[in-house]
Amino acid sequence: MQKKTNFRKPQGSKNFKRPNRGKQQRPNKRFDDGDKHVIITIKRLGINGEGIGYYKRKIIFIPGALPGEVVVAKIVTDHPQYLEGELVRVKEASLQRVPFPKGVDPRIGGLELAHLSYEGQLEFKRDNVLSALEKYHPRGYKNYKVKKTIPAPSEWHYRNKASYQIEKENHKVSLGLYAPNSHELIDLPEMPTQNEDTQKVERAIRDLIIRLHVPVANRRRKFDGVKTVVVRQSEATKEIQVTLITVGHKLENLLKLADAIFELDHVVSVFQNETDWQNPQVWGNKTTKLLGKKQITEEIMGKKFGLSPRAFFQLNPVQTATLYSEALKLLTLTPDMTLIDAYAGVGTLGILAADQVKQVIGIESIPEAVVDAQNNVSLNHLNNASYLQGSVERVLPQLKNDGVKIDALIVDPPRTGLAKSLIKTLLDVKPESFVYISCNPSTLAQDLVLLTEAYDVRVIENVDMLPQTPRCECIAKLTLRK
Ligand SMILES: C[S@@+](CC[C@H](N)C(=O)[O-])C[C@H]1O[C@@H](n2cnc3c(N)ncnc32)[C@H](O)[C@@H]1O
Repeated sequence: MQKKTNFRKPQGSKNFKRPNRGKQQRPNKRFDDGDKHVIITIKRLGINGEGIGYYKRKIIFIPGALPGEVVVAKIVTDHPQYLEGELVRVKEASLQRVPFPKGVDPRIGGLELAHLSYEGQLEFKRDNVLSALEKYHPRGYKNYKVKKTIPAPSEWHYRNKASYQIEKENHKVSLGLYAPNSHELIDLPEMPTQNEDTQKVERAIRDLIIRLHVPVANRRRKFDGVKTVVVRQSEATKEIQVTLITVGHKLENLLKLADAIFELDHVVSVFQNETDWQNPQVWGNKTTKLLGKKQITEEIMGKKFGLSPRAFFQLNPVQTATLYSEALKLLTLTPDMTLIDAYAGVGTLGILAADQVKQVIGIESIPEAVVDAQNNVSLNHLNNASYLQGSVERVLPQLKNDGVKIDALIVDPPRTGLAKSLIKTLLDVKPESFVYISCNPSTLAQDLVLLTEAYDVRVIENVDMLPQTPRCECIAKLTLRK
């Protein structure tokens, strides 16, 4: 039997937040009832796209289950405040359920919503914003116009960058992504959200590593070798940049591997980035060009952007133009204004707005991205934009103290949102025109609680950059209260 699902109203204890794994005080317990199967009615979706229901009055998270469904689940872990379940079978399916892509492990990150119709995904993403506002209730939140999510032009094959781990176990080389919260690497011959060229290059590199006997890193046995293969393509030029992230500097046949990669279709450069086992991040600090061009060039809304390996760039280049044009539409600019592009990456937003203002000052913490941003200013023949390296929290107050008049501001922070100290500075500086781009509705809503001391929020736009995942970009326009 199929059930029509209503995604509009998240119900139940919507303020429940699954505790951060790192903060667990007591060790997790495997569920004592062994393989016991239970029947659960799913009430709603959690922020990460899992179905949420209740078992013996305790909340249970079941990835792959949809609201309104009745499912058979296996309880796999018993935490003090919640249970983790595994979907065994759907007894009564939602009308919004669609077939999961064939031949792909459903545990893989990046396909958390692939069993939900696209329309349902768009609704879910808007609901996430509404729930976050409801939870933190910034001033006047009931009057915010939270717009319908703008769909992506392609639901599949949109990602232009793949960052896959490589592993060798019992002579089998796997290249793909880890299953969530585990050390199990899932080999990914197919990834339905990945664009075909990057997927092909990833697989070809795996085969070359095997053929050329290039060492593969192994944490357990402390072997040096290739650990991660990053492949990024420009949508505009189709150029592909490859980075081999290695543990250890000199690896047998690494240069032969680079030569062979350089022969693959679209590849214009090969880099090596060096890391070590102590580094919890994917990227290490040292990047060396092995072959080819220093950068690939992307083009958005008629402007060119050179990208070096570590620079941030949106993963869905086609939809990026929509995100940026919506953000710039909401930012009211005039030719006499100074615009601050905070969390600037390679300078995209500031460079796109530069023709409309007197000057742009960008702030970005990663030195390579700042060099890219400065090069991008020249690439686009602009003479009114400059980029500063450092944290926004430190540089913005400096600009204020130096007497820079901050008329307009765009912030596009990482998922953690804005630091309290920065919000304090903003409430003091009070830029006239202010737009906040966020990839995390929860931190956006929390930051709005403080920002609405001086600003009103009328509109929040949602742009779907990553179909099949629970993630969404929101753009909030802040209007200074007179
Ligand atoms: C979400 S990205 C946005 C980049 C850019 N606006 C775009 O659309 O391509 C966030 C950027 O902020 C940078 N960043 C993170 N924390 C920062 C901080 N505290 N100060 C300055 N930049 C920071 C990151 O390196 C990254 O380039």
